[in-house]
Amino acid sequence: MAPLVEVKEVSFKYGHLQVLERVSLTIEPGDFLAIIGPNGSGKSTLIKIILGLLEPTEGEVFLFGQDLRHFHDWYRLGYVPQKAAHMIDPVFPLTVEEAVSLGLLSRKRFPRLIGRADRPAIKKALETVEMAPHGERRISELSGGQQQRVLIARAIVSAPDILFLDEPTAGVDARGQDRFYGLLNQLNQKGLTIVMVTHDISVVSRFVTKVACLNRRLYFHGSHEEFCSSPRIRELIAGEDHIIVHRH
Ligand SMILES: Nc1ncnc2c1ncn2[C@@H]1O[C@H](COP(=O)(O)OP(=O)(O)OP(=O)(O)O)[C@@H](O)[C@H]1O
Repeated sequence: MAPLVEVKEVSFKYGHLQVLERVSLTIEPGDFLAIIGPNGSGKSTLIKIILGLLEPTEGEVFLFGQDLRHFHDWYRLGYVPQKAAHMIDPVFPLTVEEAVSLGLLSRKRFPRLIGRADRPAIKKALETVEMAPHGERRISELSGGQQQRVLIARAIVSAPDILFLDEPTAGVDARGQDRFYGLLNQLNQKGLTIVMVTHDISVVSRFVTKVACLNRRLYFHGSHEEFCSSPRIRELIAGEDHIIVHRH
């Protein structure tokens, strides 16, 4: 099967700051890919380039075989941005259902109205993340873990082919994290391709099928087994010159 995403020799600069250098990466159907790397290594930038939010300085990106510059089917890519849960405004009275319905806008043409016909998709997304009983609650009243599951529902309500998550468990307690990763694992088992930026190496060992180590350049991209057995990776984890371990 053709790759869902092909990143070819992509470089990116913010002004004079070189953030990515000739990164090439493919994402295949069914992958659960972890992108790991230290602070400021370009992980979020790479995801934003794939999502068309930033334009590469050099190189090309293909989505579902199509050049990103001509791609329009954005509903096929779900995205949970970094620190999204922290952006939930405790004053703005958005309910869980309303928050999830916003994820349908990318499928709609003008005028972008959410109507009765959208209710089944919203209900299904909330059931998937086990938040259906909380549909009418204000999102600001929920725990960090519950909010994060609502953000997943918002990202999957348009039935995307790939889900991108940027540091999804920041601010979620250990129990919430286990449940959250269990949910991602279930979604991946059902065929959803997942790309997750994380510094949590324990997650890498439990759930993911592929690993990419980024620090401006791509140091490693391979299967989870190759990642675990690679002497180079063991050296990098053990050594002073950490390319993997991430500190906040
Ligand atoms: N809008 C911006 N303008 C200028 N520099 C930026 C901007 N956004 C990010 N950077 C810089 O680009 C580099 C890469 O940032 P990026 O957010 O992609 O890294 P990251 O690996 O996701 O980091 P973290 O793990 O800390 O979130 C960093 O040095 C960052 O300071």
